[in-house]
Amino acid sequence: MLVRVAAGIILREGQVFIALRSSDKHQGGLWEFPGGKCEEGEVSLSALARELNEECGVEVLEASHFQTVAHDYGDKQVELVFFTVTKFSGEPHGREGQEVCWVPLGDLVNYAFPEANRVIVESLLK
Ligand SMILES: Nc1nc2c([nH]c(=O)n2[C@@H]2O[C@H](COP(=O)(O)OP(=O)(O)OP(=O)(O)O)[C@@H](O)[C@H]2O)c(=O)[nH]1
Ligand SMILES: [Mg+2]
Repeated sequence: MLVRVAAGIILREGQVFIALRSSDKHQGGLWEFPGGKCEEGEVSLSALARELNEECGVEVLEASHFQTVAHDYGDKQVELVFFTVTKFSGEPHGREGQEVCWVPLGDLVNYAFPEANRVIVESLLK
């Protein structure tokens, strides 16, 4: 099963907004860039805007494609389309009750992310 996912790297003043995946979810207990599955026929940018509104309560005003990562978790194959989000309205928060935080880019190494995120975190640290 291949799942297409859109995720947002929300940036502000050298910090990035991340969220903790609840333990009952796939890759639960790890940190993520907020986002979720694209619906049937939905382009990734629309999925990004919808998911960031649902999960973080923000409206995306400016986003650009960052990197697309394909990863096989064994139980699940994902294609993650990552966007940087550089303008948004509303203050990002855990709208679904998830733990969230703003992290200086250089501190991302201290947070455990799903395997597919490794290349993304490496790119952000450069
Ligand atoms: N949102 C998000 N998902 C990620 C990241 N990295 C990564 O491997 N994933 C994987 O992408 C898949 C889809 O993400 P999701 O669980 O957020 O999807 P969703 O919001 O539609 O969730 P739902 O099933 O509760 O409706 C999951 O298998 C998750 O493990 C990431 O940085 N952000
Ligand atoms: Mg999600």
